Amino acid sequence: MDAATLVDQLEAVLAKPETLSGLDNDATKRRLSEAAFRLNLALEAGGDTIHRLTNAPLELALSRVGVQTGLWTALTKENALLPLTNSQLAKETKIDPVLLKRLLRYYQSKGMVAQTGEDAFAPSNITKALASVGGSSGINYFAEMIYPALMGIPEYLRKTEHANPSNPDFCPWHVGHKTEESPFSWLNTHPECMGYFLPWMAGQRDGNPEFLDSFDFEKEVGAGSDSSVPVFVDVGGAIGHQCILFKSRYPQYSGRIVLQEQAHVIEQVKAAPPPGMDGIDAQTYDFWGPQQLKGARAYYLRNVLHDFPPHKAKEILTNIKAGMTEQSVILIDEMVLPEVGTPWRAASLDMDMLACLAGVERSAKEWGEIFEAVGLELVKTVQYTVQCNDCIMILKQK
Ligand SMILES: C[S@@+](CC[C@H](N)C(=O)[O-])C[C@H]1O[C@@H](n2cnc3c(N)ncnc32)[C@H](O)[C@@H]1O
Repeated sequence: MDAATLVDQLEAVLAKPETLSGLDNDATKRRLSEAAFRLNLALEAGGDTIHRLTNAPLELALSRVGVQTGLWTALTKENALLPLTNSQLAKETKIDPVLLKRLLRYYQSKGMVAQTGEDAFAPSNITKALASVGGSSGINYFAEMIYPALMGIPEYLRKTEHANPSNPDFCPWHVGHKTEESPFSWLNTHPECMGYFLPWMAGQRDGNPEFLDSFDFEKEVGAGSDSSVPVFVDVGGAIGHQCILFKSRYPQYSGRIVLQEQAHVIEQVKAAPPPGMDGIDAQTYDFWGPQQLKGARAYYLRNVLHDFPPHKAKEILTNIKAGMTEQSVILIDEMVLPEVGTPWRAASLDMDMLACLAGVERSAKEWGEIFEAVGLELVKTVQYTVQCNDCIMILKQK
């Protein structure tokens, strides 16, 4: 194919994305996005590469400026008369118009806003993501908590002679933050970060399918359950968003729906229950001890085990197993990485886990080794996103 023809076609799509059919197919849309991303990298001029890499921190820093000034919300306000001018945005955000002109120049170059004329700005898909509660919390959370840990990776690896991190008490987090505290206890003493972390946990998958879109709970787990045992127990479930989702999809179950979390999180949930929490039990459970709630139909863990190296993940599963009966399953909601061609988002999360917690995202083989070691049998894996290969793994006692 001729490159000039391809670029004409791509520019026509960029000018009018709505003319491209088939984008309602999530897998096609994802493939196209990934192919365009990889094509961009494959065609990058040598001189551009280092500038792209060295300026990478700017995206996070300047995203945060847009969060703290309310620029993203100003651009996405309902009833805003689009496009907006520099002076309209400056008035709303109180940013010096001279500075704002420079910021907007950067933002349009990264697709963070759409520039439709010399002094005309509108929201893009990226502006909308930045304006969301989950998005803005994620930006603040990464800037405060994760970024110093990522920048600690080289020094940490030098110190440990490039061994794979496996000690949660000493990982790049400790080097980057110059602390001996672990991230979870550090969060307790940094309430402003806890205020970013919890909404980010709830919103980090915005726009992606939910596990219950593809996983038939009634058929796989719930059939015949009654009020004598809990039906769904979310272990380490943050502020209960998955319990709320479960209850809204399966209001017919009489068995209890239970959120289990650390004491300070449960206190927070009880003090300010999120909408939809009524009828859901919130109870303290520390997963470093045996599960006290016996015989639940499903013990659900989303993004808990990826926080830990294998020996710790095994300890958690062994503790939960202590509560299981013949009827119980453990549902693990995590990414299952392909052995070839892992997408950028999943691979980046693996590095975030490495840096902060000596945690790890795992392939099917790596999950299998953990299950085998603790006497759990993998009954079935149901994939529910193409973005990150998010899956539900159903486990029974051997
Ligand atoms: C990565 S977050 C995942 C939250 C939630 N499952 C989700 O997917 O949105 C891990 C959760 O584990 C909880 N956690 C950490 N240590 C715990 C412990 N010892 N016992 C119970 N929960 C714990 C944290 O408070 C946090 O909410």
